[in-house]
Amino acid sequence: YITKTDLDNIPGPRATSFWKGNFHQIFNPNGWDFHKAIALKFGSIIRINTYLGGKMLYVFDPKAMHHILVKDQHIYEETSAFIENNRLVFGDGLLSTLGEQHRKQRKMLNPVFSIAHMRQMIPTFYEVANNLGQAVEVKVKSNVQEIDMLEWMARTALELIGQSGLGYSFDSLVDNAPQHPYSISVKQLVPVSFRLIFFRIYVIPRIARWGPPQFRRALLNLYPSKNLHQMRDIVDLMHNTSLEIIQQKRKAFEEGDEAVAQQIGHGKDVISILMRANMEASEEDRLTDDELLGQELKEAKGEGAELSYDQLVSLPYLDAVCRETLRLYPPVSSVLRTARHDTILPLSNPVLGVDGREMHEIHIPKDTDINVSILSSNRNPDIWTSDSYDWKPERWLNPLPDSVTEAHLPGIYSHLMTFIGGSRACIGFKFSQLEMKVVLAVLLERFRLAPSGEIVWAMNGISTPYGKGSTVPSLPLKVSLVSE
Ligand code: HEM
Repeated sequence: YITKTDLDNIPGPRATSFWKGNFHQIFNPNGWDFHKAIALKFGSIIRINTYLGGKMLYVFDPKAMHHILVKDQHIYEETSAFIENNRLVFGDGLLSTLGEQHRKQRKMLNPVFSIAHMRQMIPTFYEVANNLGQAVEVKVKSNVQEIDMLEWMARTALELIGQSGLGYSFDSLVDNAPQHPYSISVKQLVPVSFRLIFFRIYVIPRIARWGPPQFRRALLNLYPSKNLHQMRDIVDLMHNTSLEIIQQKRKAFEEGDEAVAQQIGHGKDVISILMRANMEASEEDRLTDDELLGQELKEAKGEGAELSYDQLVSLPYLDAVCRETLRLYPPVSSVLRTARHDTILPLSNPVLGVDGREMHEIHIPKDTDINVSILSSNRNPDIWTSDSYDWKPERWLNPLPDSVTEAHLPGIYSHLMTFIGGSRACIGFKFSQLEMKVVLAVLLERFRLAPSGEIVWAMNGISTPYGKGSTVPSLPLKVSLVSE
């Protein structure tokens, strides 16, 4: 608080609250305009004021992102990870592991998310998407005026990762079928977790090692916060369901190949492959049960036939629509990292300091929180040209401008930061492409989808739609049959 650092010399928006700085503007469900305004005004390195005069760095400079996510990623760990003696004590990362343990997990998991494996999974993808199509058709035929497609998309996404990832069915996707409690909790998770952002960044890492786990659980039970208690129940449900799945799989493995083949996923799902690989792995690469548990894990089409993997992924306009949507509307707007020790951050574009000095690199003090803005990188007009805020799929049908290729963005997908880059990059990025394309191919063949009133997207960590007047996430659409 007393010593001036490079962070103080970086321009940024004025704090609008002594207590909160700009925290409530950056982490705000309606924060879209604020993010756009600061990105256009201050450029790709911005100082953000946080609680009680604290500072956070907002970054979308390509070289800086490369250092944070790839080159020096061991320095910049996930913000809410609480690390002690190089061990993760607490963290909400999807794989929630560090260093060597994370490397082992990725080594085993990467082949499961490979194109070769995606090809094998395509019948499962179609089966689930066709069940969805069937269920929506039943609803349309019963003259329902509007359908909450968020509910159906959330159920479909969970069933897809359930069947092909975990070899487990959560939901038969039949209309009016009772939903698995997990399915319901997944929809609550994003808004609840977002409402706890202050807690996650500032409180939990500080209390993560207070006493034994039973003591912390008692404290949590006593603390009068509905959001915190809801989060506790969601996490418990996820943990117990994961344990149940692993136990079922283990039993099938003990009973032999026939029992495994009979299961959902037919032994080709992520967990089955992982368990088999784990049994065969050398001692040093083997994962413990805890580690296993920590993973989550009309033209082209002939009459009646389903498009093959290769046909589906090579349809140029479908591909351009998916890319452009993932560029302009990245589901995850930013990732948070914290510098675990002092370091130097080099920049692609120099920053003009408050004192008039041009800075080509920034000294980052230990414990600096960094917001890597996926959103502002994907919409950067210096890279994506002056129409960067417009949705134009055709930009992908022509060669990309030199400014895109010359920026050397560290994203693993298409010069976009949507799935970030480096060793923590999204392992499911090909899975999610296939998922989008299969679901679109199946739905668009049968249905016409149109908005039915205003939809507001909340910047909730993961963008979430709310139909007008709804307090719970929803995406009401008018759906009709194409054949009508
Ligand atoms: C459009 C859909 C998706 C988007 C935009 C997305 C985006 C991301 C991002 C930004 C991260 C990095 C988070 C961080 O480091 O703070 C991430 C990590 C991850 N994603 Fe995704 N994801 C998507 C779909 C999926 C799917 C379908 C799966 C699984 C089948 C998946 C599995 C994972 C896993 C396991 C990680 C953690 C990787 C690690 O730490 O090594 N994602 N994702």
